[in-house]
Amino acid sequence: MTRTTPDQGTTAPLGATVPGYPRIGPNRELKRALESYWAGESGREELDAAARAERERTWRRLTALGLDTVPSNTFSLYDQVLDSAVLAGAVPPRFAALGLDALGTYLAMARGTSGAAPLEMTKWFDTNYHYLVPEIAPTTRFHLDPTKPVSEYREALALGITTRPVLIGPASLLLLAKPADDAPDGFRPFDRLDDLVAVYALLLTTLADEGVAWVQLDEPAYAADRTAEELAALGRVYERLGGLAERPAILVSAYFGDLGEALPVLASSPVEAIGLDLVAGSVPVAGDVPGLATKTVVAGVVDGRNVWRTDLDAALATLRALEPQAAAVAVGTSCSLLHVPYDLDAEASLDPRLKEWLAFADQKVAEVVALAAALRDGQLTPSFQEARTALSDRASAPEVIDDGVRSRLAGLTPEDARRTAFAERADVQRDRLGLPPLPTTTIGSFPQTGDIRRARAAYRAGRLDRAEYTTRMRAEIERVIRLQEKLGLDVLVHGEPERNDMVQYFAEHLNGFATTEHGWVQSYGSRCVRPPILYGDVSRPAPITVEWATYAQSLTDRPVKGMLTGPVTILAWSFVRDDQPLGDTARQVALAIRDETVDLEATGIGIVQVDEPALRELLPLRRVDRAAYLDWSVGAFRLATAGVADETQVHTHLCYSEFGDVVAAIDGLDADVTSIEAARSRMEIVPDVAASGFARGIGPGVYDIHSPRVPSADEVEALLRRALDAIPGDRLWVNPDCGLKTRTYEQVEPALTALVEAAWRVRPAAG
Ligand SMILES: Nc1nc2c(c(=O)[nH]1)N[C@@H](CNc1ccc(C(=O)N[C@@H](CCC(=O)N[C@@H](CCC(=O)N[C@@H](CCC(=O)O)C(=O)O)C(=O)O)C(=O)O)cc1)CN2
Ligand code: MET
Ligand SMILES: [Zn+2]
Repeated sequence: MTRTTPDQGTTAPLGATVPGYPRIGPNRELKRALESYWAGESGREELDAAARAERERTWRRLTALGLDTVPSNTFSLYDQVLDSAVLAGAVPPRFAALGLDALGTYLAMARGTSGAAPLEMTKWFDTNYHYLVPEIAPTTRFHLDPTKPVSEYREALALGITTRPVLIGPASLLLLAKPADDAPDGFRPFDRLDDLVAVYALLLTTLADEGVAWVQLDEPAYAADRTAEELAALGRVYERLGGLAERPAILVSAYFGDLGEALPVLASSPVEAIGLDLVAGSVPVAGDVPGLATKTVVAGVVDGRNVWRTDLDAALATLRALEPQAAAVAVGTSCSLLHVPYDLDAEASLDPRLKEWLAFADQKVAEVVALAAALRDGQLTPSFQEARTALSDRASAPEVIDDGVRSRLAGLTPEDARRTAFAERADVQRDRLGLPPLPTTTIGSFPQTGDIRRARAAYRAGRLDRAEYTTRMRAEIERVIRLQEKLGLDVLVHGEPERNDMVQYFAEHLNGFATTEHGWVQSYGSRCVRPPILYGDVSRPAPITVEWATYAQSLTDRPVKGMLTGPVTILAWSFVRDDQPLGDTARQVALAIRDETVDLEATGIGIVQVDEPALRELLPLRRVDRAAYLDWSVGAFRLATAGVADETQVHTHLCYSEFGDVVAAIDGLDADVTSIEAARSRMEIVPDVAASGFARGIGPGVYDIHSPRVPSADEVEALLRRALDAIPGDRLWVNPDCGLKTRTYEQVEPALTALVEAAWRVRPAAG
């Protein structure tokens, strides 16, 4: 067995590399393998084979594209944070108690079992990827299970490919974790850092024994604001790991922003290399960062999370500016390529002109390779000229500019984003709608059944004509309306059967967007999205949802809520143009949605919901940037919703639990009713919302739709009573946490029955 000792100067350089790569499979092979395994349609062998095939494909592909060094352990069956928690032995007792094998335990942590609720899922920084939140207690017994990184390293080696294992760094792992429920008050996972670092130390020694030359430890938590204590702790971690007698060379990577004060800490530690996001952040100056001149810097100059072709000349200039600041410069993407689709070449239907402006994961890898070659020997490959041509074409393309949209935007006044005072509107709406206290409703989508998805696939493939597709969707809407009437809900929805996704659907109907056929990006576990590409000025050529909504309303006397996606969420879940401020783009999308709200109102729809589940997600990681963001994002929502009359009730829906950061902004949205996620935290946030002075309608979720579990009426009743302690009955709405599209009717029917029953029981107390 070879042993490596870090030796600055003789360690092989990192060259052209990437911090990570997609893993769901170019045709979502892993998604299918997982879902078929869960459904009991295939066994362990098939799942293992699919996983192994995806890893092999990735290593071969990255090598063939010309990278000098290739990462491993970027594959995950479900989530990379869960992988790192398991590697460190952080398996909460409720999962250990199930007595399952390693895979069973892992999947139980990810998805839960009847006896054990899964780990919480939350957003990965400001992306649309969701990770599983490790639970740490004072009693968590950290111990090393190096199986995954070691076996993947060997697997690649057997193919003749030497890789660099990638793991979440210990400091970020704990900063991303939460205290276990039974941990004492005041306990923080970060308090356990020394214990966890001992496990990482053992891991590095184990990897050195395997012959691993480089390891990558990701510390993205340090691209956000950190306390002095957290910064000092980072220094201690890498002093300790760097001081090991036997270890691979260490690359510490951070992304999604500047390292700020964490950079000097790392630069003065004994690690060999630091990975920087130079797309979101900027080139450091060695004079300000003692120690930087002794490090290799992996310069993330190719955007890892958007799909625009790189300006190679500008990127090369950045690399050259960095060269005098560091001992060596390697070239990479700004973050893992997990957040972009695999391959632009798979898109046969994209407009060829637009296609020239784009780069997906494989094209980005090629850009990294071209930049590394240019930096090394000054030779510019033809891709430099191609990039220049594409960029200048994009800058002057008439498709990107719409003078009508521009002049409409220029003509806006503050009045356009302002409604009458809330209290006045509320009276008018109460008279019009005549709803009981604690009105019951849902968030919009009903289960997307196999039949619906197959009908849509057939329609797209031309096997089903438009009329037949419409007939089937209308039949589904009628079914959903009748079901809601039977269940006794007060405010109905049409169920969104016609939507493939709440963002892609709108993008398909707006000017300025392109959509992909195969551009799948993992959102969580086996669930994927195809983010649309917002490339030009946005406008709405024709009404989008009006026919579906009015059809639904024609079937019933109860109010049907119109259902739209808000401008901030449309932006957040698309690949957005980088040639103008986000706020300008948001206002364009807002005007398109505003047109839709006005048309819905004109056809008699009395309640319109404009979903903004991504409002919190885009909140900048650094506090200094937040006020400016909230200004344009809240402004865009108001512009989208202020075109309707007083008697039209505007709802919004936000699904996340970290409410505190944005509660003032939510008031600023000026919606009449806001539904939020609250079931999993058992209404924890409700008192905070009330204490903040929030005085509008609010629907804290009483049914956790992320779990297959069906709540009982008693349970929902208890949640409602708790909410009623803080919120008066005339402002409290009763609804699930989020849409029902990922659930089945077998779960949804009894859950909504319980929800309505509980509302009836609590109403007398609400006066
Ligand atoms: N964009 C977005 N981001 C979001 C959310 C969201 O709803 N949208 N919700 C939050 C949680 N994230 C989620 C992300 C994805 C899904 C989800 O359900 N995705 C579906 C795909 C949805 C979709 O695009 N469906 C298409 C295509 C479906 C499909 O796979 N069709 C088959 C054929 C049909 C079949 O035989 O089933 C195929 O193409 O092979 C459609 O319905 O038309 C999945 O991965 O399975 C849910 C939540 C946060 N972020
Ligand atoms: C992720 S928020 C989802 C809101 C949407 N109206 C739905 O019910 O699916
Ligand atoms: Zn939601």
